[in-house]
Amino acid sequence: MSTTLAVPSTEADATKKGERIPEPCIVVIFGASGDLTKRKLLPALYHLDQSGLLPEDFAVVGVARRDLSSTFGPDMQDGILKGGGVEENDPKLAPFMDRVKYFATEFDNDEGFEKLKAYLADLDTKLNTKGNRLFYLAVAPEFFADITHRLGAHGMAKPAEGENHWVRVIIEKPFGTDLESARELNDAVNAVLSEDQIFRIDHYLGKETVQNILVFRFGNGIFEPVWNRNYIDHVEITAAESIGIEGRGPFYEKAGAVRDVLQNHVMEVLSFVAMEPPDSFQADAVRTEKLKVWRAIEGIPVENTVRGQYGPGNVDGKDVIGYRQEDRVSPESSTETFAAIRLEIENWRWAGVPFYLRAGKRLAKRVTEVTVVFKQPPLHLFKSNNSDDKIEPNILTMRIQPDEGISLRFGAKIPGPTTNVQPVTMHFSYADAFGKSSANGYERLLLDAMLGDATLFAHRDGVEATWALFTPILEAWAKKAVAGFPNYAAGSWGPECADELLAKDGRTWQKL
Ligand SMILES: NC(=O)C1=CN([C@@H]2O[C@H](COP(=O)(O)OP(=O)(O)OC[C@H]3O[C@@H](n4cnc5c(N)ncnc54)[C@H](OP(=O)(O)O)[C@@H]3O)[C@@H](O)[C@H]2O)C=CC1
Ligand SMILES: O=C1O[C@H](COP(=O)(O)O)[C@@H](O)[C@H](O)[C@H]1O
Repeated sequence: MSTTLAVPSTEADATKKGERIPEPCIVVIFGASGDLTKRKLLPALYHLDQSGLLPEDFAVVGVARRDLSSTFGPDMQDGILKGGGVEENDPKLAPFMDRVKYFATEFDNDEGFEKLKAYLADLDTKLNTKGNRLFYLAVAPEFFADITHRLGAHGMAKPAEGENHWVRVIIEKPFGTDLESARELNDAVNAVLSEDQIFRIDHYLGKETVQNILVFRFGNGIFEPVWNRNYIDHVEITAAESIGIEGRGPFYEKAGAVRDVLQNHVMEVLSFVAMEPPDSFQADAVRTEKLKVWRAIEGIPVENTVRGQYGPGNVDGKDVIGYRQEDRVSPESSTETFAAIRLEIENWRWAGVPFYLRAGKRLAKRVTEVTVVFKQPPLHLFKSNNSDDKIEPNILTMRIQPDEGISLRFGAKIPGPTTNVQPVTMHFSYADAFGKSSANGYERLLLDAMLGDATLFAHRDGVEATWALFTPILEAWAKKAVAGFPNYAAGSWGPECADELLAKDGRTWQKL
């Protein structure tokens, strides 16, 4: 199996010129023995190495509490082989693994942090990594503030006086559980780090297809002129998963679909679909335009929200249990595993255009997609071949995953003596055009963080703006007990109330 990291040609060209190779550094991953590190982070770092995008003087230091000094390397190599689409005899694997180290400490152990500091300094001397650090907090959210505080307390958060190395910290999601906790967390990390040191990660922004939304809109002359209320009837964004909660009961019970996916991944996608062209593709410019989108949403009335929870059902031909039967989930749980909302962006471009967003687990299939439904022409000159004689609108579909690509649906004349119209689809497939990629989205984000480029990371203001929208919904839901959970069968397209949300506007979700 071959492995290619989809590096855009401009990036590849820049790389040839040496412009995108980070400075020597150590990536320190807190939560080294965890699922994220094994399945995503180590494979992503390895893909970067394979693509020649890591500096020569480089190391990864994994930190967790157990003593894994003898098993960590083989275990992580196994993760790279399984999760990274890498062949066992890949000649680059062994030299990469030589640079992956393990350091054991409890996260609340000050002595452990002091020893970690000395260990990293020693590596700097041996590997010439120059004191540059990228700390990655791949840990449960309750540790974010604490670890940051200890980095500060042990002199690891800032270069010492007169030193000119850099220190950056990637913080995983969820960034808070509501507006107040997000503010508290922002205050806590900003007390130690300046905003330009903080990289709040949302791995959806690492996906090629999400980044391509901006290229599609702003890099092509033909789409932007119709990208507004004059031509677009409505927009749908779906993040559907066929998997359940994958053994993460305690986490998911407290999270639910809004906190887990809608407030972050889906809102990031929305901002790319709806934002104005930024002045440049630089962090400040892009983040400013995203923020304007979220702030132009003047609240989401709770009547425009629905929630669901899956019961037992059948997914991909297999019978599966309901959410309440999952391990470490309350048999009376009221946590939503599905949520859908209708919102409007009250600005010049989008006034009056509804955006329907939905996310859920155990749905009929895994698909993340943006569907842009265009307005109909003013007059129907031709007949449809549909049984209801309705001409279908033009529909642009941006498929984020799987089968990444873009489709445009339009009417075509059916060959023959009549002038009847049938919808047809023009399709662009990423895999056909660029080949299959085993990149998982973290490559680009890790590389950008090593380069100090925060364009694809969340700013404090952005996180708080999205929480400001969802906190009232979560509070209203918490006050009102749900009747009728579970309200959709695993393997279906979600609860009926989600269809009713669109039916109120005379619309239906597009079939995916
Ligand atoms: N997994 C995923 O696909 C995704 C995860 N995330 C986020 O990433 C973060 C990590 O998730 P995930 O990898 O799944 O979590 P895991 O539960 O799999 O891993 C947690 C890690 O933290 C370590 N740890 C826990 N408590 C301590 C402690 N007191 N002292 C030292 N080490 C400790 C564990 O070490 P030990 O083994 O020694 O106990 C382990 O390495 C979370 O914030 C999650 O929300 C975000 C997107 C996707
Ligand atoms: O952050 C999360 O994302 C995954 C979905 O990510 P994807 O890249 O597979 O689409 C989701 O399954 C998980 O619950 C959530 O925590």
